[in-house]
Amino acid sequence: MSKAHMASNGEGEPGSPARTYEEALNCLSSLITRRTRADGANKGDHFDLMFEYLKILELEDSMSRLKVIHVAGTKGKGSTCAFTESILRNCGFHTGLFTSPHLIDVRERFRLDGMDISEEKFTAYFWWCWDILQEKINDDVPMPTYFRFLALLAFKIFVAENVDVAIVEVGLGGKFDATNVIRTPIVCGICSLGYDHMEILGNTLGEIAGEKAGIFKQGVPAYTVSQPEEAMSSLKAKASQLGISLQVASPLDRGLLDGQQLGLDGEHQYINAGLAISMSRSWLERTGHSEGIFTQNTKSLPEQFIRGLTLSRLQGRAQIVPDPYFSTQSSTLGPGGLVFYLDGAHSPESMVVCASWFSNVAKETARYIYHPEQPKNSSSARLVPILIFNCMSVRDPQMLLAPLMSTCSYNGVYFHKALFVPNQSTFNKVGSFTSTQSNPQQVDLSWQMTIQRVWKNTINGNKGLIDDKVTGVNEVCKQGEQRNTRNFENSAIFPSLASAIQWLREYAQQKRTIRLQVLVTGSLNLVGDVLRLIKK
Ligand SMILES: Nc1ncnc2c1ncn2[C@@H]1O[C@H](COP(=O)(O)OP(=O)(O)OP(=O)(O)O)[C@@H](O)[C@H]1O
Ligand SMILES: [Mg+2]
Ligand SMILES: [Mg+2]
Repeated sequence: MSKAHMASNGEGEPGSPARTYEEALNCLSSLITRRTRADGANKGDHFDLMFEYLKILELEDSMSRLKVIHVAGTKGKGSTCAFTESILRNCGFHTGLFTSPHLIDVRERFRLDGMDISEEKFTAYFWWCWDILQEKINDDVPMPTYFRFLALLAFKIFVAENVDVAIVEVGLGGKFDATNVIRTPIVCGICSLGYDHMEILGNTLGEIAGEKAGIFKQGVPAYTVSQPEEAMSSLKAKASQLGISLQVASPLDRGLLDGQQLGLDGEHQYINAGLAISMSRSWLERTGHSEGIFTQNTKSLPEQFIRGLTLSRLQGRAQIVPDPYFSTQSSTLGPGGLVFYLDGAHSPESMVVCASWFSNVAKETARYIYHPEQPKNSSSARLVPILIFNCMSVRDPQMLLAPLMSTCSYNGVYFHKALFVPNQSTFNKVGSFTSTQSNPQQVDLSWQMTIQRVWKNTINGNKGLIDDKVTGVNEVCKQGEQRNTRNFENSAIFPSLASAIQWLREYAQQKRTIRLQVLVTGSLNLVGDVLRLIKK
């Protein structure tokens, strides 16, 4: 980073905050607005201010030179962006990636060459933007809101770091999203569309699609994946208004991966990977870099693409993390223990995807544990699927739990117990620190009680959803543990995530021959909380 881009490292002006990373996070939190997301805050709400900010930060010209790939959609944006970044990095380019949300640390949103931006760089760029804005704001041009500030910061970082390509995920919607100040992307893409944020984006799939297609630009090719008819015709209409081509990328054929696995797990990732391949290819062609990467054989994937796809990573999406508490004591534990299956799904469609992923990997683990060479009566672990769930109170838990449970039971996986916990950190946490609740007695658990009621009703509505009808994978769980299974209550509310994890650890420790397979889902914040807690 050149000197000019570094913030002064001194104490700052008298009375102004010290220029540290922690202080930057505090200032960032101060931009979080109190209003609820349902009040239409994103409906254009002074969108033009974004152009004022770019002027103030003198980013207008340099922004137009960024070679951006801009991605909107309901589901799969982050994954698609992660694949695209990894592909182009493996093709030899210096990459910048801006995604949302973050799980543990705000720096996860800004990746340079595949790595979270360092604290030093983040701190320097943060204060550079912050100080200039603070100096220039007035009644008509107030400080940007939280996400707008982050988007501006991303542009500053990518310009200053001179990235070859900037891959930018839309925060919410498209047309009025803070990232939509990008006027001349090289290529744009729309991932799978579905119902989410209807309070802001409209009630029909057509309306939602129209909003997302707001990122299309004249002269810029657009790509999407197969969509429900209503959404697709809305995308097509928008594309033809602008006179641009809209191409539908087919899901990646797994046979093209040379027997390797995608870096991100789950069937749906083949859809996201297909889109990432098309957009990367288009970017390479439009920037004049495709030569030497593509051969005549259009049926095969370039080797750089395969490396990129198989090596890409994104936390909290179909992520499997054995509890480090047990892996460090594995010699004493035997085959049991505790494994977390983390997926931040929080819409009905993604619940289905998440549930089929979990059911499949749960079965694979079963095969792995019951290795054919292992005698049947050896110390194999019994697999016990458990659910940890929470969701934001703007969502309908029934719309999430019902598809989750029916997809799992359809695949022969039945939860032994469901644990409902509040999120540990506040909704819009920005930093790496943890804001634990000071006094668990004071925690309001009424929302968790609502979720638990929904859970019970869902079970009562369909007795087949819980594990008293254990089949398939869990048949093995039953043997020898009948009594316990029956005594198990089907759900419990814990005042904190930490207490739920402690309970799980104690349970796994007591019963050395069971392996708890804990699916954590419903909220990305919850997933972030689990990662933060277990990695301590
Ligand atoms: N193509 C897809 N179709 C359906 N569900 C998907 C798809 N891709 C991802 N998901 C689900 O959505 C979750 C979030 O994935 P990802 O972060 O890639 O999407 P996103 O659009 O960035 O989401 P967010 O709205 O949280 O930013 C995943 O954990 C998975 O459950
Ligand atoms: Mg979303
Ligand atoms: Mg995302």
